[in-house]
Amino acid sequence: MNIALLGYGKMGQIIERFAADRGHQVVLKIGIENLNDFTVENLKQADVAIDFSAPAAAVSNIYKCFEANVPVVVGTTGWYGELQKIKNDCEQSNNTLLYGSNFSIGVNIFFHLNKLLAKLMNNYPAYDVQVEEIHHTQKLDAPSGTAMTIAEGIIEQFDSKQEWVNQLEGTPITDKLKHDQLLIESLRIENVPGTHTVVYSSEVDDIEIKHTAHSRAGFALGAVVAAEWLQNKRGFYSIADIFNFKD
Ligand SMILES: NC(=O)C1=CN([C@@H]2O[C@H](COP(=O)(O)OP(=O)(O)OC[C@H]3O[C@@H](n4cnc5c(N)ncnc54)[C@H](OP(=O)(O)O)[C@@H]3O)[C@@H](O)[C@H]2O)C=CC1
Ligand SMILES: O=C(O)C1=N[C@H](C(=O)O)C[C@H](O)C1
Repeated sequence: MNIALLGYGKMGQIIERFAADRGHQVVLKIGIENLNDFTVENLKQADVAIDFSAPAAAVSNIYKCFEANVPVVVGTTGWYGELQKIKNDCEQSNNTLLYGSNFSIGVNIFFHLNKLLAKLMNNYPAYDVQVEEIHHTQKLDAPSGTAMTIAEGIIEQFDSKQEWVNQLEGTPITDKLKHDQLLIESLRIENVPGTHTVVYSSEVDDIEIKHTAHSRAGFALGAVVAAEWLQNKRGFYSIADIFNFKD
């Protein structure tokens, strides 16, 4: 497969190595320093584009891929407010996109486990629930996309939570947390690739599930596997479409 890498930072560089290991060629690498090369003509050399750029860049990168008619795997987070519009535009223009807040297999298992646990805990009103995410200090968005997916999974299954609210360490929540609000606490600590914890607390005990990424390798391999999966498909997908977990 010929791959265009949109964003050549921490993730882009690791994805390049996994792509080569799996026999693919990177035919275009776009970073902030060579944005002039990011043309529809150059993009058309690729079978698939993989975007790990920045929250502010993802949406325009996606539309450039649509213009070039090149399927795009989007790992970038922090743009999900535009998701529904992009889905509509993707389908109407017969384009192809797969997005995921987290491409590692471990986190995708965790997403499934999180929903199963939330469904079970829904029967036990003595417990309240909270989400915590920890990432490196260069992270531009909060909460993490992964924490948002986890929170949405809980809200789907756990009747007493209706919406999530985020607290980035050091910034106070303006209003007092209501019982139907799910807190996502974000912490930023040097060099942490990504740690997510869900805690159910009662007076007498806590139940925790936790995913700890040891490096970015799981995210990068997952993105290349997603690009392979997307080849020869049309339409709008999420990473959940690749996995078929049974209860
Ligand atoms: N879904 C998943 O599994 C994962 C998602 N992510 C997400 O991926 C994104 C990138 O993460 P990471 O690689 O760690 O971040 P980095 O900041 O290390 O890399 C992003 C790169 O994209 C460049 N960039 C900025 N604007 C553009 C643009 N318009 N076109 C192309 N490149 C651009 C940046 O340049 P400059 O620094 O000069 O601005 C930077 O080099 C983040 O949103 C992160 O949350 C990360 C890991 C896993
Ligand atoms: O910015 C990161 O580094 C990561 N971003 C993703 C997110 O926002 O969830 C995935 C992973 O946790 C690393």
